[in-house]
Amino acid sequence: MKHKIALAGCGNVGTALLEILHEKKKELKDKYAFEYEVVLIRDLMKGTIMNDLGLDMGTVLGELHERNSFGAFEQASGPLGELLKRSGATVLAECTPTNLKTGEPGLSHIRDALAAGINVTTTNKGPLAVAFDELTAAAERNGVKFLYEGVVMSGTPIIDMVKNGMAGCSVLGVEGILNGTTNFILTKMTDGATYHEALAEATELGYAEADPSGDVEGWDAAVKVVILAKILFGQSIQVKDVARLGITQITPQQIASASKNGNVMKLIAGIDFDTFGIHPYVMPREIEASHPLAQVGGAVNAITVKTDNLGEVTLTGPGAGRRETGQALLSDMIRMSR
Ligand SMILES: NC(=O)C1=CN([C@@H]2O[C@H](COP(=O)(O)OP(=O)(O)OC[C@H]3O[C@@H](n4cnc5c(N)ncnc54)[C@H](OP(=O)(O)O)[C@@H]3O)[C@@H](O)[C@H]2O)C=CC1
Ligand SMILES: N[C@@H](CC=O)C(=O)O
Repeated sequence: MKHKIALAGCGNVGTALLEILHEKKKELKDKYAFEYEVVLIRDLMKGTIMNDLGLDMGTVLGELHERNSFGAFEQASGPLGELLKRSGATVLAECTPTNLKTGEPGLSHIRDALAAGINVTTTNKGPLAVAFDELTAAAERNGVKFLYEGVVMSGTPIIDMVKNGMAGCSVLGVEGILNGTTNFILTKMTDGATYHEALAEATELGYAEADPSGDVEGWDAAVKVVILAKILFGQSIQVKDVARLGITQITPQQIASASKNGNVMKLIAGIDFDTFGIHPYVMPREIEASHPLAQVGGAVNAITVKTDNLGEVTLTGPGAGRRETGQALLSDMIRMSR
């Protein structure tokens, strides 16, 4: 079966997905029997292009790289739900910006796709923050898959690991570094850069959210904690339930003083679990240089999952990045095709 891919949001991550798909077309077919065409791409400024037989991806990528537009491709119009049906899409990759309050525009995109019997993969945390149960139920009702590997630790497969690899374990708590941008900024500041220089570089490298206050004020790590609370503990909590402090109040003097004491400043996210229930948090913390999380620098993330059967399991890998997050969408699509 040939997968007909629709993409909503052709920014850092969406474009990287198209690049990977194009570069690896033959390998995906030979190794995973994964055959595809991209039939629809919708973006806010670039517009919408569609071809139910498959867009010419060499030309689309050429236009994106040279002009950051869809060039001379004929534009299509109409609501996304209607275009998804007209294009014959079998899977929607949803990569519009995260909005933690409304989940939009991703929430409507995902609702439309699931209602039309179309599988969905997303890296967008907003829809999961506001409508996790509704969307998983809609996918089940319509007999389609709804996967979201990229919403926590980008392409590093924490969600697959805890859902599948650790099936049967009871989770007793988690702790780690769940935001790439702030870890990058703190690492750069430790090396002498200013906060603003480091944030500008994180944005340039495609790590930061469209509105980076989501990163530096701890909201992004908090929503990842909310998603993990659901997956690991089956608990529905909201972002406001997470005890949260970001990194904006951390001064270069505090970072220098931590270094002088042989310590490192990190934004630590986690969920403690006791007889009273779960205690989710995102907090900057000065940790000893010998602590395993102290070695995790740049946009890398790490998480330690404490379990009954396995003890502690730690996963480290990219937490942000264009291609790293595009990989999460690809792995979801391959998983769907199996
Ligand atoms: N970058 C990363 O490392 C990671 C990102 N994510 C998540 O993935 C998603 C995408 O991230 P990223 O690619 O970096 O973000 P970008 O801001 O680079 O891309 C988002 C794209 O969506 C477009 N867009 C906005 N509104 C709409 C709409 N209504 N319909 C169609 N397109 C729209 C934007 O257009 P315009 O620019 O014209 O506004 C932009 O091109 C976000 O939700 C983010 O939180 C998750 C993990 C890691
Ligand atoms: N802005 C986020 C991107 C991934 O979720 C981060 O920096 O971690």
